[in-house]
Amino acid sequence: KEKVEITKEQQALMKIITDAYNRHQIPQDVAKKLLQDQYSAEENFLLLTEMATSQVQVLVEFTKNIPGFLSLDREDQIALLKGSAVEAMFLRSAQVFSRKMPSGHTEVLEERIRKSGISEEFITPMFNFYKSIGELHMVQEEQALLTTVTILTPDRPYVKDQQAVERLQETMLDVLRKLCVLQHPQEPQYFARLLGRLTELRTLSHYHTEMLASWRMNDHKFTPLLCEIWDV
Ligand SMILES: CC(C)NC(=O)n1c(-c2ccccc2)cc2c1CN(S(=O)(=O)c1cccs1)CC2
Repeated sequence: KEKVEITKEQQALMKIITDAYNRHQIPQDVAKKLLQDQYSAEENFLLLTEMATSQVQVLVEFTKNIPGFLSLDREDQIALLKGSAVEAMFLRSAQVFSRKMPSGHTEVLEERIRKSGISEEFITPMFNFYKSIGELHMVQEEQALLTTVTILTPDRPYVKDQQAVERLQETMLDVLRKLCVLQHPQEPQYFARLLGRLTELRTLSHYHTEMLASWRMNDHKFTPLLCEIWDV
Protein backbone atom coordinates (compact mmCIF):
# COMPACT_ATOMS: atom_id res chain seq x y z
CA LYS A 1 0.00 0.00 0.00
CA GLU A 2 1.78 3.17 -1.19
CA LYS A 3 2.15 5.81 1.51
CA VAL A 4 0.42 8.96 0.21
CA GLU A 5 2.04 12.13 1.46
CA ILE A 6 1.33 15.77 0.63
CA THR A 7 4.62 17.64 0.30
CA LYS A 8 5.36 21.01 1.92
CA GLU A 9 5.00 22.76 -1.42
CA GLN A 10 1.69 21.05 -2.10
CA GLN A 11 0.49 22.02 1.38
CA ALA A 12 1.39 25.66 0.66
CA LEU A 13 -0.29 25.52 -2.75
CA MET A 14 -3.47 24.07 -1.23
CA LYS A 15 -3.54 26.79 1.45
CA ILE A 16 -3.21 29.61 -1.10
CA ILE A 17 -6.01 28.19 -3.24
CA THR A 18 -8.36 27.35 -0.35
CA ASP A 19 -7.87 30.75 1.32
CA ALA A 20 -8.56 32.48 -2.02
CA TYR A 21 -11.61 30.30 -2.57
CA ASN A 22 -13.01 31.16 0.85
CA ARG A 23 -12.07 34.83 0.57
CA HIS A 24 -13.92 35.24 -2.71
CA GLN A 25 -17.39 34.14 -1.63
CA ILE A 26 -20.61 35.56 -3.06
CA PRO A 27 -21.68 38.50 -0.87
CA GLN A 28 -24.04 37.03 1.72
CA ASP A 29 -26.55 39.84 1.08
CA VAL A 30 -27.13 38.57 -2.45
CA ALA A 31 -27.70 35.00 -1.24
CA LYS A 32 -29.90 36.34 1.58
CA LYS A 33 -32.00 38.26 -0.96
CA LEU A 34 -33.00 34.94 -2.49
CA LEU A 35 -34.77 34.21 0.78
CA GLN A 36 -36.44 37.58 1.25
CA ASP A 37 -38.12 39.35 -1.68
CA GLN A 38 -41.31 38.24 -3.37
CA TYR A 39 -41.67 35.20 -5.61
CA SER A 40 -42.48 36.37 -9.12
CA ALA A 41 -40.65 34.55 -11.92
CA GLU A 42 -39.31 37.94 -13.01
CA GLU A 43 -38.04 38.70 -9.51
CA ASN A 44 -36.40 35.27 -9.25
CA PHE A 45 -34.74 35.68 -12.63
CA LEU A 46 -33.35 39.06 -11.62
CA LEU A 47 -31.96 37.60 -8.40
CA LEU A 48 -30.25 34.77 -10.27
CA THR A 49 -28.86 37.32 -12.71
CA GLU A 50 -27.43 39.26 -9.78
CA MET A 51 -26.00 36.12 -8.16
CA ALA A 52 -24.47 34.81 -11.38
CA THR A 53 -22.96 38.23 -12.17
CA SER A 54 -21.45 38.50 -8.71
CA GLN A 55 -20.13 34.95 -9.04
CA VAL A 56 -18.31 35.81 -12.28
CA GLN A 57 -16.60 38.71 -10.51
CA VAL A 58 -15.69 36.32 -7.68
CA LEU A 59 -14.39 33.78 -10.22
CA VAL A 60 -12.07 36.33 -11.87
CA GLU A 61 -10.63 37.37 -8.50
CA PHE A 62 -10.23 33.75 -7.38
CA THR A 63 -8.48 32.77 -10.63
CA LYS A 64 -5.86 35.49 -10.17
CA ASN A 65 -4.81 33.70 -6.97
CA ILE A 66 -4.14 30.36 -8.65
CA PRO A 67 -0.34 30.05 -8.54
CA GLY A 68 0.98 30.14 -12.10
CA PHE A 69 -2.25 31.38 -13.69
CA LEU A 70 -1.01 34.96 -14.18
CA SER A 71 2.18 33.64 -15.82
CA LEU A 72 0.09 32.07 -18.60
CA ASP A 73 -0.32 33.91 -21.91
CA ARG A 74 -2.81 36.73 -21.28
CA GLU A 75 -5.17 35.68 -24.06
CA ASP A 76 -5.09 32.12 -22.74
CA GLN A 77 -6.08 33.43 -19.31
CA ILE A 78 -9.18 34.99 -20.90
CA ALA A 79 -9.92 31.82 -22.89
CA LEU A 80 -9.73 29.72 -19.70
CA LEU A 81 -12.05 32.12 -17.81
CA LYS A 82 -14.62 32.23 -20.60
CA GLY A 83 -14.38 28.49 -21.16
CA SER A 84 -14.92 27.59 -17.51
CA ALA A 85 -17.33 30.33 -16.36
CA VAL A 86 -20.53 28.28 -16.79
CA GLU A 87 -19.04 25.14 -15.22
CA ALA A 88 -17.68 27.20 -12.32
CA MET A 89 -21.16 28.73 -11.88
CA PHE A 90 -22.80 25.29 -11.71
CA LEU A 91 -20.11 24.02 -9.35
CA ARG A 92 -20.50 27.02 -7.06
CA SER A 93 -24.30 26.67 -7.23
CA ALA A 94 -24.07 23.03 -6.18
CA GLN A 95 -21.79 23.98 -3.30
CA VAL A 96 -24.08 26.82 -2.18
CA PHE A 97 -27.13 24.56 -2.53
CA SER A 98 -25.68 21.65 -0.59
CA ARG A 99 -24.37 23.94 2.20
CA LYS A 100 -26.07 23.50 5.58
CA MET A 101 -28.68 26.29 5.70
CA PRO A 102 -31.23 27.19 8.38
CA SER A 103 -34.22 24.84 8.07
CA GLY A 104 -36.53 25.68 5.19
CA HIS A 105 -33.97 27.88 3.39
CA THR A 106 -32.96 25.14 0.95
CA GLU A 107 -36.61 24.56 0.02
CA VAL A 108 -37.17 28.31 -0.58
CA LEU A 109 -34.00 28.45 -2.65
CA GLU A 110 -35.11 25.43 -4.69
CA GLU A 111 -38.57 26.95 -5.16
CA ARG A 112 -37.15 30.22 -6.48
CA ILE A 113 -34.79 28.52 -8.87
CA ARG A 114 -37.63 26.34 -10.17
CA LYS A 115 -39.77 29.45 -10.64
CA SER A 116 -37.29 31.63 -12.52
CA GLY A 117 -38.23 30.90 -16.11
CA ILE A 118 -35.87 27.95 -16.56
CA SER A 119 -37.67 25.25 -18.56
CA GLU A 120 -38.35 21.95 -16.83
CA GLU A 121 -35.98 19.96 -19.10
CA PHE A 122 -33.01 21.85 -17.56
CA ILE A 123 -34.28 21.97 -13.98
CA THR A 124 -34.06 18.19 -13.50
CA PRO A 125 -30.42 17.69 -14.58
CA MET A 126 -29.46 20.82 -12.67
CA PHE A 127 -30.89 19.59 -9.36
CA ASN A 128 -29.55 16.08 -9.99
CA PHE A 129 -26.12 17.66 -10.28
CA TYR A 130 -26.56 19.66 -7.07
CA LYS A 131 -27.54 16.43 -5.30
CA SER A 132 -24.62 14.44 -6.75
CA ILE A 133 -22.18 17.13 -5.57
CA GLY A 134 -23.86 17.31 -2.16
CA GLU A 135 -23.51 13.54 -1.69
CA LEU A 136 -19.72 13.86 -2.01
CA HIS A 137 -19.52 15.93 1.19
CA MET A 138 -16.40 17.64 -0.13
CA VAL A 139 -14.18 19.47 2.33
CA GLN A 140 -13.43 23.08 1.37
CA GLU A 141 -9.94 22.20 0.08
CA GLU A 142 -11.48 19.69 -2.30
CA GLN A 143 -14.08 22.24 -3.45
CA ALA A 144 -11.40 24.86 -4.09
CA LEU A 145 -9.13 22.41 -5.92
CA LEU A 146 -11.98 20.97 -8.00
CA THR A 147 -12.90 24.50 -9.15
CA THR A 148 -9.22 25.15 -9.91
CA VAL A 149 -8.94 21.93 -11.95
CA THR A 150 -12.08 22.98 -13.88
CA ILE A 151 -10.62 26.42 -14.67
CA LEU A 152 -7.31 24.87 -15.78
CA THR A 153 -8.86 22.69 -18.49
CA PRO A 154 -6.35 22.74 -21.39
CA ASP A 155 -8.79 21.98 -24.23
CA ARG A 156 -11.00 25.05 -23.90
CA PRO A 157 -11.66 26.89 -27.20
CA TYR A 158 -8.91 29.30 -28.35
CA VAL A 159 -6.29 28.18 -25.80
CA LYS A 160 -2.92 28.46 -27.65
CA ASP A 161 -0.39 27.03 -25.17
CA GLN A 162 -2.32 23.94 -24.01
CA GLN A 163 0.85 22.32 -22.61
CA ALA A 164 1.36 25.19 -20.15
CA VAL A 165 -2.24 24.81 -18.91
CA GLU A 166 -1.88 21.01 -18.77
CA ARG A 167 1.22 21.31 -16.56
CA LEU A 168 -0.65 23.58 -14.14
CA GLN A 169 -3.71 21.35 -14.11
CA GLU A 170 -1.62 18.25 -13.46
CA THR A 171 -0.02 19.95 -10.46
CA MET A 172 -3.48 20.63 -9.03
CA LEU A 173 -4.77 17.14 -9.89
CA ASP A 174 -1.86 15.57 -8.04
CA VAL A 175 -2.66 17.52 -4.86
CA LEU A 176 -6.39 16.77 -5.21
CA ARG A 177 -5.72 13.06 -5.71
CA LYS A 178 -3.59 12.86 -2.55
CA LEU A 179 -6.11 14.92 -0.59
CA CYS A 180 -8.94 12.57 -1.60
CA VAL A 181 -6.95 9.51 -0.49
CA LEU A 182 -6.16 11.15 2.86
CA GLN A 183 -9.65 12.57 3.44
CA HIS A 184 -11.59 9.46 2.32
CA PRO A 185 -9.38 6.45 3.17
CA GLN A 186 -12.38 4.09 3.13
CA GLU A 187 -13.29 5.17 -0.38
CA PRO A 188 -10.38 4.54 -2.79
CA GLN A 189 -12.67 5.51 -5.73
CA TYR A 190 -13.49 8.94 -4.29
CA PHE A 191 -11.04 10.83 -6.53
CA ALA A 192 -12.44 9.07 -9.62
CA ARG A 193 -15.98 10.02 -8.50
CA LEU A 194 -14.89 13.63 -8.14
CA LEU A 195 -13.50 13.69 -11.69
CA GLY A 196 -16.71 12.06 -12.89
CA ARG A 197 -18.56 15.18 -11.70
CA LEU A 198 -16.43 17.25 -14.12
CA THR A 199 -17.87 15.20 -16.99
CA GLU A 200 -21.39 15.89 -15.66
CA LEU A 201 -20.45 19.59 -15.51
CA ARG A 202 -19.62 19.66 -19.22
CA THR A 203 -23.03 18.18 -20.05
CA LEU A 204 -24.72 20.83 -17.90
CA SER A 205 -22.89 23.61 -19.70
CA HIS A 206 -24.35 22.37 -23.00
CA TYR A 207 -27.81 22.64 -21.39
CA HIS A 208 -26.90 26.16 -20.34
CA THR A 209 -26.48 27.34 -23.93
CA GLU A 210 -30.04 26.18 -24.66
CA MET A 211 -31.29 27.76 -21.41
CA LEU A 212 -29.93 31.09 -22.57
CA ALA A 213 -31.60 30.76 -25.96
CA SER A 214 -34.99 30.11 -24.34
CA TRP A 215 -34.59 33.08 -21.98
CA ARG A 216 -33.58 35.40 -24.79
CA MET A 217 -36.66 34.27 -26.72
CA ASN A 218 -38.75 35.59 -23.81
CA ASP A 219 -36.77 38.81 -23.94
CA HIS A 220 -34.92 38.32 -20.65
CA LYS A 221 -32.05 40.75 -20.12
CA PHE A 222 -28.63 39.74 -18.78
CA THR A 223 -25.91 41.98 -17.38
CA PRO A 224 -23.05 43.15 -19.68
CA LEU A 225 -20.61 40.93 -17.73
CA LEU A 226 -22.73 37.81 -18.27
CA CYS A 227 -23.18 38.68 -21.96
CA GLU A 228 -19.42 39.12 -22.25
CA ILE A 229 -18.45 35.90 -20.48
CA TRP A 230 -21.18 33.82 -22.17
CA ASP A 231 -20.69 35.35 -25.62
CA VAL A 232 -24.38 36.31 -25.85
C1 LIG B 1 -24.45 30.76 -6.56
C2 LIG B 1 -24.74 31.35 -7.93
C3 LIG B 1 -23.53 31.32 -8.83
N1 LIG B 1 -25.81 30.55 -8.53
C4 LIG B 1 -26.69 31.08 -9.39
O1 LIG B 1 -26.58 32.22 -9.79
N2 LIG B 1 -27.68 30.22 -9.84
C5 LIG B 1 -28.37 29.25 -9.17
C6 LIG B 1 -28.25 28.92 -7.75
C7 LIG B 1 -28.16 27.59 -7.38
C8 LIG B 1 -28.08 27.24 -6.05
C9 LIG B 1 -28.08 28.22 -5.05
C10 LIG B 1 -28.17 29.57 -5.44
C11 LIG B 1 -28.25 29.92 -6.78
C12 LIG B 1 -29.22 28.60 -10.03
C13 LIG B 1 -29.03 29.15 -11.29
C14 LIG B 1 -28.10 30.15 -11.15
C15 LIG B 1 -27.70 31.02 -12.29
N3 LIG B 1 -28.15 30.49 -13.54
S1 LIG B 1 -27.69 31.32 -14.84
O2 LIG B 1 -26.33 31.75 -14.62
O3 LIG B 1 -27.94 30.48 -15.98
C16 LIG B 1 -28.66 32.70 -14.94
C17 LIG B 1 -28.27 33.94 -14.67
C18 LIG B 1 -29.31 34.85 -14.86
C19 LIG B 1 -30.48 34.30 -15.20
S2 LIG B 1 -30.25 32.65 -15.33
C20 LIG B 1 -29.45 29.86 -13.59
C21 LIG B 1 -29.62 28.77 -12.60
